Amino acid sequence: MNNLKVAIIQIQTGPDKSSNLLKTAELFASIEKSRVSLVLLPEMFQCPYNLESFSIFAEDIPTGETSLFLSNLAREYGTFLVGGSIPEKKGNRYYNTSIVYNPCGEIIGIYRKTHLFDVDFENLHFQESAVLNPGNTPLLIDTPWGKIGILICYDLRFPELIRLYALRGAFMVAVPAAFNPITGPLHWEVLFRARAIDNQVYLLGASPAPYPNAFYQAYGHSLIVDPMGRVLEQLGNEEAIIIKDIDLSLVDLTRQRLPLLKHRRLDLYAINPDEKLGNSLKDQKGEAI
Ligand SMILES: NC(=O)CC(=O)C(=O)O
Repeated sequence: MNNLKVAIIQIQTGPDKSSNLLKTAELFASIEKSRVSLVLLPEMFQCPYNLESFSIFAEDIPTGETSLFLSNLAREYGTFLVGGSIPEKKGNRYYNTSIVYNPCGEIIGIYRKTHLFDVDFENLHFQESAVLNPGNTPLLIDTPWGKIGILICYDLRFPELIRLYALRGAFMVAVPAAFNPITGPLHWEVLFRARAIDNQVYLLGASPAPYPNAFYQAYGHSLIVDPMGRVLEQLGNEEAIIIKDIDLSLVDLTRQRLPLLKHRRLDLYAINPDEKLGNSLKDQKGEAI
């Protein structure tokens, strides 16, 4: 069980949910049944990434159309499926939620984006928290190959959560995401590579392909990064699928050769709850550092 074949689907998410689901199924069809063990879809793969659409496209999990659609795909293709993310309606709250299925089509985990994307750039003002609520629960799923952690997009910028996954035994982290033309070119690949290097895990990122004239242009560039930080494959802006065999022995080998996780100085990093933290460049005695 040293190799794992994974697939990452990059679709152009448009304004029509049924076409988005149809396109997902069409791209899935290029996967040979029972030959891929894990498939990853992008963030908001059935819904345009804008605040107005979230409540309109939102569904119940597990009874909604998209949950059932994903369950059928996982069963038909005999694969674990990290179902990107969808807007979820739960009571009167909305979440950005990833549903994970086993090859029998059963839900084995639900992850709700924990860090909401609230940013204020000159050409991009986005406030997920105006509509969505944050999740509060990390998710590691068990597979025959080991544990896989799930994050959604902006979560990748918070190294603590992925470190938690690595310390709890993850060999891989799967990230449905949708960066944009402002943050994508500068941060996308760097963040995926940095998190893979720091935690010595495989990182998979799935983004939508950009959709012409959409309010939010996704960056595309879905990718796979290995535990040494090598980009094994990366798409451009096109609708496409990556199918790749990955070598799982590289996780242990990297950790043996470069035992970062063992070299941590926990005696130095603990933060006393009374300690004053902040942006000041002064130490505790008021001296500049
Ligand atoms: N869309 C996101 O959640 C995050 C993003 O685009 C970024 O961090 O940049």
